[in-house]
Amino acid sequence: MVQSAALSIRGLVKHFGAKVAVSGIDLDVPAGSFYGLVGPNGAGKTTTLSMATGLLRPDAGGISIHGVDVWQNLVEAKKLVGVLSDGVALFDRLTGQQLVTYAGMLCGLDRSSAVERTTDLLTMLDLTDAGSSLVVDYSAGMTKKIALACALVHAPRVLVLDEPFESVDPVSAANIRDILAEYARGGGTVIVSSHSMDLVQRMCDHVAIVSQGQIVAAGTVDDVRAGSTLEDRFVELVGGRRHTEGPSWLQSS
Ligand SMILES: Nc1ncnc2c1ncn2[C@@H]1O[C@H](COP(=O)(O)OP(=O)(O)OP(=O)(O)O)[C@@H](O)[C@H]1O
Repeated sequence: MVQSAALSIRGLVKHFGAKVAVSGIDLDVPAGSFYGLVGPNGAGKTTTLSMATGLLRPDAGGISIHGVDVWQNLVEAKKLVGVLSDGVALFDRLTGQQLVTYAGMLCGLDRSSAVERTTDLLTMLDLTDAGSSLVVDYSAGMTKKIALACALVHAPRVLVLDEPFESVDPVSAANIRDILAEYARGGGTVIVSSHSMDLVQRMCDHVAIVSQGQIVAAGTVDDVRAGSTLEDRFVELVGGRRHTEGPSWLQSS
């Protein structure tokens, strides 16, 4: 494992029954980098990130966060990482304010620090007015933002965000990008999975392309795209483009 890596993964494997979701992934995410993880639907991105952040036990392989073995030392590792997961349920019968404060206290903050940080985060994410409403009543984009606040409240060294911009309006997305860029400038590491090649190309300094449970390319964005756009390189490496007009019944004329 590379010592200067914020996240180091070796030989990661996960099966679901006969399905091989992750098939021997090795990955080093440099500390302080803004790292994009891209890949087609079902490639294994969420499964990889879930195992890397202590949410899903691997069948084989090793994972360390800043040198802490995630599955040997789960509690220590979880202190180092903030996670925004795709589809993980929140305690949505709490208000936004209560939820973020609760997340902070679960990570060991005392109540007054957790409340203070929650106020800052709600302001930063434009959720101050919604802070007293139940999370169950939030829109999809607001839910994403409150989950991001929960991931940030304990000031983790590594942020792992699965599809953070999905359902988020353009203004909020730009605000979130600024927050993440500032976080990375301050020495934090951001790992983000996304289907937006354009966004990854603009926002990230490193990228890994995952296909069928394996890494097919990884490195700096410039190295991976090799003079082409990231989208073209992605299609070239992953394949699957179909040049078809679709079935005739779908043609209106
Ligand atoms: N709990 C599960 N039970 C069975 N199969 C699963 C489970 N979770 C994931 N899979 C399968 O593992 C594979 C990888 O899924 P995963 O969610 O990691 O992909 P992904 O790259 O995040 O996809 P997407 O971009 O569509 O979110 C898929 O074939 C999926 O059907």
